Amino acid sequence: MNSQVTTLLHPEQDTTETLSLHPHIVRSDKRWDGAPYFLYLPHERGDMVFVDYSININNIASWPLWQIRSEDFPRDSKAFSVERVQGKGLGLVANRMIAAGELIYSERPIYAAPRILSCPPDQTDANGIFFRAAMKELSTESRRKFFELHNAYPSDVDCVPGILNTNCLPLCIDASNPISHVGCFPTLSRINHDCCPNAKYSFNLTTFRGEVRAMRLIRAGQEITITYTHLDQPRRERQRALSQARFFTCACKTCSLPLDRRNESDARRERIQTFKQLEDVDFPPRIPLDQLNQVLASAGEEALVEDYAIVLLIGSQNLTIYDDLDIAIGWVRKAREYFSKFECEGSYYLRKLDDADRVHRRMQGGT
Ligand SMILES: C[S@@+](CC[C@H](N)C(=O)[O-])C[C@H]1O[C@@H](n2cnc3c(N)ncnc32)[C@H](O)[C@@H]1O
Repeated sequence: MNSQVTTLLHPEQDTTETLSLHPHIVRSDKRWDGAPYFLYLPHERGDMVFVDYSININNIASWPLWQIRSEDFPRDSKAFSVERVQGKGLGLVANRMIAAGELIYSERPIYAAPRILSCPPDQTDANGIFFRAAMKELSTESRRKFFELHNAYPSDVDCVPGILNTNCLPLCIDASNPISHVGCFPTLSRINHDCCPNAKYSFNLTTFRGEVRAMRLIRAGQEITITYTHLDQPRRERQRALSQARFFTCACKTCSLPLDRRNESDARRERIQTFKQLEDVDFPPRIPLDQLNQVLASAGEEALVEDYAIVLLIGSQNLTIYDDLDIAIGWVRKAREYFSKFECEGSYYLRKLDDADRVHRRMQGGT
């Protein structure tokens, strides 16, 4: 464990001020009115810190969901173990067969915050003062789990922001902006990236838990993987995104394909990417059914389950506009089968599919 767990802040760096103990709220910087606040949850234990601005913090503290105790959730199914994985450090490996759609694990974050935070200029990523202050009042167990997480950041970044940035996953707290917040999890943050992942991470705001579900059958001994980036980009762009934001070179099977197969894979992903740009276009051009099927086949050949479902949804929109209603209805039904396996109820795409259903019923003369 990192020795800095016990030396989080030197006294002269401590700018915090405790505002209340029930709920446990700490102002990060008593010198500045606009400074963010630290809220420790659940109220009696402080397993997690929620960082936010004063305008939101009392509202967040009063959310009824904090009354749901961890014990009220199904126990760990032991579907996986955390093990060393060749070339990737630790990762999650399936202990048994996991069916497509199965909830593999869910947990609350240790740290939750808006993606963009303002701190005073003397609190930088290099000295980590702000983030160290946030960790100070966490329970000993949460601090231990946090400091055990991997840090991929260079040494000019303090280890606390380094660990946070290495391990953060999006928290969908604001429906209009699914990446407005980020969180860091003791176990879910151990899941490695793959450009052809077999699992999907999502965030359930009703329970305030990150969830990982299998997108396809995972066999015992196989690694459980998610994606950290957009998968409809060619290899060069995926690698660039991962190395710039996450400081590692992806060593997955798709990235390691021989040149000719890699070029074929890139061409398929670019086809999917171009097609996905039609999603929010008001008057898209008509795409003939055989071309729609080609894009779908590309997603199938790349084994990109989520993109396959997205192509079905966007394809159904095109088919609806250009009056292939029966096929459109079939595609929406199929897309829903996929999305409802690996997305939380009320997710962005499930809501879009509800809208599509409503349009189809109206076009068929129903209500
Ligand atoms: C969020 S952590 C995942 C857990 C981490 N492997 C550990 O040991 O705790 C992200 C780090 O895992 C490693 N990693 C994840 N996916 C990888 C991949 N596809 N190829 C190589 N390294 C990977 C990188 O070191 C990356 O910085």
